Amino acid sequence: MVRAKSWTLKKHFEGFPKTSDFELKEVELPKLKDGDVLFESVFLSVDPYMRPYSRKSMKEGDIMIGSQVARVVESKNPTYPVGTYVVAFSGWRTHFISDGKDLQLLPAWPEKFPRSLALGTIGMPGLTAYFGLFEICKIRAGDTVLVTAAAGAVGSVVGQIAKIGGCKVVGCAGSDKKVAYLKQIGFDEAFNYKTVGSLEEALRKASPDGYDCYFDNVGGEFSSIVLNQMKKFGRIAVCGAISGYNDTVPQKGPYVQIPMLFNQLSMEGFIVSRWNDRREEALKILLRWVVEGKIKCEEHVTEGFEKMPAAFMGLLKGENLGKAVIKV
Ligand SMILES: NC(=O)C1=CN([C@@H]2O[C@H](COP(=O)(O)OP(=O)(O)OC[C@H]3O[C@@H](n4cnc5c(N)ncnc54)[C@H](OP(=O)(O)O)[C@@H]3O)[C@@H](O)[C@H]2O)C=CC1
Ligand SMILES: CCCCCC(=O)/C=C/[C@H]1[C@H](O)CC(=O)[C@@H]1CCCCCCC(=O)O
Repeated sequence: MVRAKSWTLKKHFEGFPKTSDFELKEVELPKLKDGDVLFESVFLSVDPYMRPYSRKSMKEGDIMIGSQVARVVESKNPTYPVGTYVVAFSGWRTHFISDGKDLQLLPAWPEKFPRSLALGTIGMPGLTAYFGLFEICKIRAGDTVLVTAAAGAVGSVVGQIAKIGGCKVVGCAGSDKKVAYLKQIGFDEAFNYKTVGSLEEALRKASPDGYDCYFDNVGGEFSSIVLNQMKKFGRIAVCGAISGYNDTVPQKGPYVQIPMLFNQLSMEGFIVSRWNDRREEALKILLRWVVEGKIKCEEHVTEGFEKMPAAFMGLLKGENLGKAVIKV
């Protein structure tokens, strides 16, 4: 018999999540029926969407939503022999039984790369960067691209793909260590948005002519400032709005219409699943770029399933450099 641990949402988050909002539970899993597969989670993901999504789609007592790289440990399903690795969307759990539906097999995996990258650069965040840049920003060689939360899972891939596409890349991040990392992986300009005296001036200095594309991961006041530095016909990909995820009262901004009109801007929100039909094709390209060394991957690994709430809260505080993952 296998005992499975899970983290549940004990209490809906009010403002910034607290340790007491989570509860660790343990259950004994039943025997497998024909067609069933028993998985153990090897790496789990913590992602910003879990914060707003919990309110929208979860009730107290539910297992926290999320994805993992999991390995088959027992199988009554010939499609998933023991030892097979998949990406599953089974929540914060150490073990789970699946009927084999809604699982994504990992592609042939080069030995030298950790399979945790299937939750990051060669997974959902990498796909978000890829489709956001090509389909929403519609980047062209010579464009100047700005990205926020630039040292994170999505942002770090955005910058590197934009460089592959022949763009000039400017990144903003919340610590000097992150800024140094951005320069190391090829960003042309990077600054610490928490310590610059004036965001307007820092943005102007990084690109005096303004920005063709803005890959917006944070929203809020920062994005209102960027709006006034977009070039004519600039494109804004609204990917995330993490600066507001913990707000109890929604932020009020300067409104977007006047700068959008003056510069004839396009602004479009997107959820990466819009391109699920092109997932395999894009993952192959991302994997190839990683293998060729064109995209460098950084991970912020927390060891121990027990530490998942701390890892999640750390992500929302900006403690991660690269993709935040948990190694069970
Ligand atoms: N549309 C879609 O389909 C998807 C959207 N997203 C969105 O992309 C964004 C980045 O996600 P992901 O790459 O996974 O996460 P990251 O790895 O970038 O981690 C989150 C980062 O956000 C930054 N941050 C936290 N609070 C604030 C704040 N108040 N203001 C500015 N920055 C802040 C921190 O970096 P720092 O130290 O630099 O502040 C932190 O490290 C999120 O908004 C997320 O919701 C992600 C996946 C899919
Ligand atoms: C609800 C706020 C979403 C913020 C943007 C974000 O981080 C999106 C992440 C998606 C990621 O690809 C995996 C997911 O499941 C996230 C989507 C969750 C929101 C979907 C809401 C749309 C709907 O209700 O149909």
